[in-house]
Amino acid sequence: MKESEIILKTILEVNNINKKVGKKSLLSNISFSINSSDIVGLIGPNGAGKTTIMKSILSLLKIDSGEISINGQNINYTSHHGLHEIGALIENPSLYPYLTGMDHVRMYTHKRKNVSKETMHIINELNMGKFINLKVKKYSLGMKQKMGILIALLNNPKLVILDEPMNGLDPKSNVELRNLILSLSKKGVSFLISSHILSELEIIVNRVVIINHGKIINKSYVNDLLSIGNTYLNLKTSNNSKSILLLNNKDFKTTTSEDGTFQIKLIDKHSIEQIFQLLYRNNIKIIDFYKSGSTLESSLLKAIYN
Ligand SMILES: Nc1ncnc2c1ncn2[C@@H]1O[C@H](COP(=O)(O)OP(=O)(O)OP(=O)(O)O)[C@@H](O)[C@H]1O
Repeated sequence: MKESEIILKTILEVNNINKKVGKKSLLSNISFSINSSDIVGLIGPNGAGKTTIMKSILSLLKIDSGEISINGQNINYTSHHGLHEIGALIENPSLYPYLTGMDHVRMYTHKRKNVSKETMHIINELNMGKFINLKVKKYSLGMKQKMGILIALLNNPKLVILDEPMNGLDPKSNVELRNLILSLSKKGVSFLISSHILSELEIIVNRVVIINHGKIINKSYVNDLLSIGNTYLNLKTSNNSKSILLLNNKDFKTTTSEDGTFQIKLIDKHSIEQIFQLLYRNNIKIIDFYKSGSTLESSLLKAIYN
C-alpha cells in the first residue's frame, strides 16, 4: 500500500530529535511518525540506538532537541500528558516477585475485583491462564516476558512500544504474540517493535524504520522494501503436482526444480498465509519450505553495508 492511500490518524510524531552523551551522538535528526493500526519495526544492529529512541518517546530519557508528540500532545518530560496513551515493555519487565500475575493486573488497572473482558482476552490469547495466579518468583523467563507484554497492553493503549518482545518466548508463544498484535492492530492499536528476530518481525510489520549509528538509513513500507516480486517460497509437499495446479488456479506463478521442490513467486505479504491455507484445505502436507529472494534480513544488511 502506498503512503498516500492511507488516511489515518497520526498517533506518534517524532520530529528531528537529537541526543548526545558527552561528545558521542546517540541520535541524529531522527524523524518518523506512526499512524493508528501501524505496526512499525524499528530495526538495526546492536548499539544502533533503538532502545534510546524508545526511551526518548517514553520520557525515560531527555532528548537535546527536536519534538515528540503522542496523539497530538507534546512530550515535555515534566508532565504525564500523552504518556497514558502508551503501553511499553523496555528491556526486562520489572515485576514484584511475591505478587501473582493477576495481582499485577489488578494493580496496574486499579481493579480490586473484576478484571475486564479485554484483559482476560489477552491472558487467554497469550496462554497465561496456567500461571497467572502463581507468584512471579516461580515464573520462567518466557512467563515473565509474557507478563511484561500483558502489562504493556493493559488499559487500552493507543500505542504499544515493545523492545525485543520475543526475548525468551518459545515458537508457540511467538505465534500467539504475533496473532494478538495483528488482532489489536486491526482494532486501531499501533505498535513500535524492535527485534533482532527479523523473520518473525517480517510477518507482522507493515512499515520499518532502519537505524544505524543513531541515524535513520531507511524508512519504508515493508512491501516496497522487500520489492515483493523478488521473493519466493520454495516448497516440497506430499503432492507437488496437485499443489502447483491449485496454486496456478489462484494466479500464483510457480516453477518446478529438479530437487523435488517447487518455487512460488510471492505477490504480497499475505501470500504465504494464503498458500499454506490453500494446501491445508486440500489435505496436502508441507514437507519442507524456505523463503528465498528479498527478506527483511537481506534488506537490512543491504541498507547497512551497501
Ligand atoms: N547512558 C548512556 N551513556 C552513554 N552511551 C549510551 C547510554 N545509553 C546508551 N548508550 C549508547 O548508545 C548507543 C545506542 O544504544 P541502544 O541501547 O539505544 O542501542 P540498541 O539499538 O537498542 O542496541 P541493541 O540491539 O544492542 O539493544 C550505544 O552505542 C550505547 O553504548
